[in-house]
Amino acid sequence: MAKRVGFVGWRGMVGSVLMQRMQEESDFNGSFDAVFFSTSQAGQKGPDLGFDTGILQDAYDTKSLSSCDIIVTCQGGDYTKKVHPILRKEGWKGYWIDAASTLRMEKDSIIVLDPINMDVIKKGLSSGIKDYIGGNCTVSLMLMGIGGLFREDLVEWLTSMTYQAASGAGAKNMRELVSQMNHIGKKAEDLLADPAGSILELDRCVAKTIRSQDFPTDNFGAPLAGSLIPWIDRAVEDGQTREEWKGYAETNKILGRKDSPIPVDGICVRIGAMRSHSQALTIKLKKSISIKEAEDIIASSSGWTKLVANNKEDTLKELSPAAVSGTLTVATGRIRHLKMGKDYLTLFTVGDQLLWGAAEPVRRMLNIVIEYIS
Ligand SMILES: NC(=O)C1=CN([C@@H]2O[C@H](COP(=O)(O)OP(=O)(O)OC[C@H]3O[C@@H](n4cnc5c(N)ncnc54)[C@H](OP(=O)(O)O)[C@@H]3O)[C@@H](O)[C@H]2O)C=CC1
Ligand SMILES: N[C@@H](CC(=O)OP(=O)(O)O)C(=O)O
Repeated sequence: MAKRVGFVGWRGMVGSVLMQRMQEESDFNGSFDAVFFSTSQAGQKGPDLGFDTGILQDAYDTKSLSSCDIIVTCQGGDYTKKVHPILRKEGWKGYWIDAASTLRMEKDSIIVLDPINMDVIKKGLSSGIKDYIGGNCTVSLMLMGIGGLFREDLVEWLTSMTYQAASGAGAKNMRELVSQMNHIGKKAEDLLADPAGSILELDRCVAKTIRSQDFPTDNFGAPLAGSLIPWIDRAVEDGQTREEWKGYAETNKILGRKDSPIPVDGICVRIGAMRSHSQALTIKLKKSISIKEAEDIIASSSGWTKLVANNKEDTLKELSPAAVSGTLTVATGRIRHLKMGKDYLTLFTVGDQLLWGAAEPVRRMLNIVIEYIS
């Protein structure tokens, strides 16, 4: 009998990317029965995916949810917190595949990024683990960008300085970024029209605009266009933000390194890109390796890792949010030794935050579970 898969959060930003990817990969190929849920639209028509998606079920109806063999949710952490414990308490033994962070650090969950940790996933499946959670976007993209260095056990420690896109903060924030850009453009339009005009006057106009009371900052709480925000998520201990804390915690969990964790830390910064996160990494290697060796290992990180030659032309063409957004490519370039020695590597990596950073690991995990239980 075909397995029953319930989808929650399919119409949100991450969920829509998931649906799009599932259609592109023909995942809705009849190998399972799809049931669609909503927290606010139960009883309405299901999504338009080119087949009969039925009527939306109530995403809080645990009886209906527990009829599923697998639940895939992109609904968010509050939903997970509310529904997952009830389902488990009521005895549901199905597979829970989730994009939210809520269950990531639980003892009985696996953080999924199969091109990097298929061994950990397989072990989890055979030992009966039922909760599979997509990782933090910055962590997943870092591992997709340089995972080979971890696989070869070359990393002594790593520090990341991130340049994170607006999408990581949600759909409203993406809109706010564009609205901020639009606001600046409108205020500066006349000054911009005169190429011989004073650059300092233009600069004063932009500075005044982004500091003004009517500049749209309800979602970010500060200007992002024409500026940046060196703070993501809430404060945790030791002056870190939670986003920075995830670097160490999630990287080591994904890699299955509970007993020999690798120090990972840095500063996470929101910048005015739309949907691709970038990060500059400083890596202390356990031994000196040549740039050629480093490049070969990095290129082998995953089937989606793309090595960008360390020259201006290739960097401008291929190593930016503009180049990779909307694609599964995770580009890694600017690879060189630091002056501190041949055991210090620096590089820059960039990938789409909504694809490998959110929807793609979840999509692939669904296929892995379906294959495992069929
Ligand atoms: N944003 C990101 O980059 C990442 C997010 N995540 C996780 O995924 C979760 C969901 O994030 P995200 O997709 O950004 O959240 P969204 O706010 O885009 O969507 C969440 C839910 O909001 C409801 N909703 C209400 N109004 C609308 C509307 N007009 N359009 C679409 N949906 C609407 C939908 O639920 P309903 O149909 O039930 O009303 C939808 O599933 C996050 O909370 C986080 O846990 C994980 C990694 C990255
Ligand atoms: N916090 C990430 C996005 C995100 O949703 O992360 P997580 O899945 O770890 O909650 C960002 O702002 O870019």
